[in-house]
Amino acid sequence: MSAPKVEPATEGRARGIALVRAVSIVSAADRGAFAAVVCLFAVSGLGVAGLVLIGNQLLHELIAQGGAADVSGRTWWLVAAAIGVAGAVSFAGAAGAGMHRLLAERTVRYCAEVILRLAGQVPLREFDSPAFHDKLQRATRTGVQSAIPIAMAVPQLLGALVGSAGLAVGLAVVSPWLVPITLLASVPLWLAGKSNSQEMYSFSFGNTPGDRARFHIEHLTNERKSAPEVRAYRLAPYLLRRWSTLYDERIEGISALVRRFVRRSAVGSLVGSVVLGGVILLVLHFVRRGDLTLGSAATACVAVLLLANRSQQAATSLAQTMEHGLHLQDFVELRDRVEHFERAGRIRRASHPAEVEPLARLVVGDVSFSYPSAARPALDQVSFDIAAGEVIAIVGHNGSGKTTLAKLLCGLYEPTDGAVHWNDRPMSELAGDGGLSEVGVVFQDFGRYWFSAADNIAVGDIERNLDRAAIEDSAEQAGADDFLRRLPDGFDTPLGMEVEGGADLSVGQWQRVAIARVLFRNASFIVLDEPTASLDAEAEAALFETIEGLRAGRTVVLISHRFSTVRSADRILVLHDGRLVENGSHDELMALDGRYRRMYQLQSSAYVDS
Ligand SMILES: Nc1ncnc2c1ncn2[C@@H]1O[C@H](COP(=O)(O)OP(=O)(O)OP(=O)(O)O)[C@@H](O)[C@H]1O
Repeated sequence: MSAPKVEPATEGRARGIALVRAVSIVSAADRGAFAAVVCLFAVSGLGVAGLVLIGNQLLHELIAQGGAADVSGRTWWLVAAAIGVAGAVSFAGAAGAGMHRLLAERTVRYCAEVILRLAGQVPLREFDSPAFHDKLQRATRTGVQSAIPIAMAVPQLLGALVGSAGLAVGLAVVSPWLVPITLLASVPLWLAGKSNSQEMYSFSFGNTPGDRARFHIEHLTNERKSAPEVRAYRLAPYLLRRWSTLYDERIEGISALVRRFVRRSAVGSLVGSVVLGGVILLVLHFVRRGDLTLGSAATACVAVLLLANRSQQAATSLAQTMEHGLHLQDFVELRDRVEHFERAGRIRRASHPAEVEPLARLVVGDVSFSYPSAARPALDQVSFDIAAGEVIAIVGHNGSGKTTLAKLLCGLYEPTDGAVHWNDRPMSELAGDGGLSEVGVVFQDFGRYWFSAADNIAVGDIERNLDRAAIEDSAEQAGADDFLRRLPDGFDTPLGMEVEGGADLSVGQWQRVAIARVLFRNASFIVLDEPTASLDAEAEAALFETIEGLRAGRTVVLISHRFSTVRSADRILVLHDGRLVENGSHDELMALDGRYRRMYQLQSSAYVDS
């Protein structure tokens, strides 16, 4: 089932909302800096209008004096006022530019933080949906990237509007008729800018999947994790070709847009200039008719040109702000969701204890689960229960649904049908969109954090972060203490070669750190998804001793393809194509002579000399 096609919203109302949205985001990022920048731009805009009016007075004063040697006191006052206002305009411009940088940085931070808060809270199932990734991509790349231009465009727009208003008042004092006609000159450019920004947004929206594919290739080429394979298969030229094709398509699309933009803007500028030429002719006409003095005509011409310039600036800033505001549509939707999650989280915390009771009984009742993009269910009417203290192994071929089941048991996915009950309470109600305090898990693809070795273990229960003795004890139980102590700074050594002074570990050593992490969590229910895949035989045996040692008061679910470790579990569940087909102890399943026995014999025969 393919995801419904999402269309960009660019109609008039959406553009109006986009404008409000852009203003609200910049002001939410830092109200103080926003107010200061707008005031500074307004002072600068009004100052220019003031200069025009002072200039007009000065001109009339000088003409009235007719070149007399003695300059009047009023003239000196006007000169002083002009110097003062010019100084204020220049200070406001410089200070505004400085504050602008701060506001831009705050806006980027605000947008990035919202996205971080969202990505850390959305239910795991969202990450299985391409539509969510498209949205996240647009919100991250375009939304955050738009933050700087928006932080620039919004105060500029408001400043240009105030400046235009001031100049319009100044011009109206000289000749009111000239104001509307001058403002008309900016309309063609505004129309051109509006169409341009609308097209640009639609293009960016439609190109999101292509952009994501391109970023994926950049990631593959730049990441240390994929670097060995890229070299072993000499993939770099191939990846570069794919990347180039994607980028060429983008550039081609943008080139076509730019050609249209230039044509539109040329027509807009031409029409605007003709209108402006008409205004100047009108001024000359007023002078001829004697309606305007020469001094007023000179002031009017300056005011007309300045007003045209400011209003065109306002029109361009308005179009840009709307375009960026449209880009922020996804961002704002995501921000609303963050608020929704945080509100829901507060409600949940208020109505349910954050900590759950230790596990007494876990019941999986008729559970089915389908991934959003998958044609058939990954789990199909699976039912079983687990009593406290049991060690349960889950086996099955690749893709049979083991990891999916593990995520459901941890409360990370909600079943599509059926329910998982933790001590008789629905897991989905308890877990919400996150994990439970009494659940610890090691996934196949566990996290490798660029933190110190100690912090890599402490993330298992971040509330106990400073409990160094417990961290070292967990490392010892997982067989990780020896090699961690031998690192240059012991447990304080950062893990990861990408970090300054960092040390890297082998895959098996990383796996032991991940196991130490779950042991540190000290949960009553532990899920281990392929915890021994990269462990040597000795470490694997040691881990199972640890698991045996952990049994008291703990329940363990172990997913493994290694039957040597599976056989000692209390009970073994066999999954096949998402269905639970066998459930019993090793001896019971061997006696059953079914799928488990065949898999076990296939693996054990590989070790027996023929
Ligand atoms: N995010 C996903 N979106 C769509 N389908 C998925 C997703 N993850 C897994 N699947 C599908 O769900 C089924 C079960 O996958 P799962 O990872 O649970 O299998 P598994 O038994 O853990 O496999 P393995 O032994 O290879 O780890 C597979 O058919 C897989 O293709």
